[in-house]
Amino acid sequence: MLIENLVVGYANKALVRNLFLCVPAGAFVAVVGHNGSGKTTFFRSLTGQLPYAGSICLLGQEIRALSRAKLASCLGYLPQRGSIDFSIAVRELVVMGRYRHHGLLSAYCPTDYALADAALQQVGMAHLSGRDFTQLSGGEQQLVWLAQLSLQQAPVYVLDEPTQQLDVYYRRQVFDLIQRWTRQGQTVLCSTHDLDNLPALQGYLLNLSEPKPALKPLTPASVLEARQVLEAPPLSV
Ligand SMILES: Nc1ncnc2c1ncn2[C@@H]1O[C@H](COP(=O)(O)OP(=O)(O)OP(=O)(O)O)[C@@H](O)[C@H]1O
Repeated sequence: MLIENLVVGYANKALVRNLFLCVPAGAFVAVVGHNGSGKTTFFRSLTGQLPYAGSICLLGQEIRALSRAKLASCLGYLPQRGSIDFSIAVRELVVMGRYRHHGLLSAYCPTDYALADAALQQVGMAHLSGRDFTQLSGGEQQLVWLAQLSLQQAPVYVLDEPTQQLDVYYRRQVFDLIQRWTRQGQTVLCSTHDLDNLPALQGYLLNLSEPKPALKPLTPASVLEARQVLEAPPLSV
């Protein structure tokens, strides 16, 4: 993914200004920043939900020129708040992650369900397979959404605070899952306030609270530097 001179925000307030990034294929990028620093706004531009100035090239193509269907086939997105208001079994929701491999009109086959079961197993939620999704806890729902996303097998994933409602154990599991995706060559941009898990991970750090955010290799030193910025008040306050 190549981002050049990106400017994005709302009305007359730019939250991301003149951002340049070259994200290698298969990289993990942890996007950090104070509340309100623009992480979700940045992700909304990457996912085609918000107009932007400058350039965002995904797999060699400018994303504003891609159809919604094409963009969705290249990029899997986990929003900060995913909700549904109808009853559906967890396994049925997860198998829907296969629909791009399938076409809308054909029914899911045993192979699709086997993949859904494996994805649920990977996030530790196999025991909830038959439950009504709407009755799960917030953290359980988050893990089920991740299982669904993993079935998309998209080359790029954008995850908006995937660990926000998770306990210590499941946070680690989610970062392990993300590292498995990147080892398979999938690129993952992930916003998070969970600095504790970052030093052990391979990838890059992007701190939107810095005056000129840029990719830095993830190391204990770069995470410590980010922590110091984030423990101070945001520059715009
Ligand atoms: N639709 C909108 N119109 C105007 N301002 C908005 C809109 N959506 C968000 N904002 C503002 O833009 C700023 C950045 O919001 P954003 O959600 O991108 O922050 P964030 O870094 O993801 O924060 P958090 O860590 O709290 O999730 C906030 O001040 C927010 O109030």
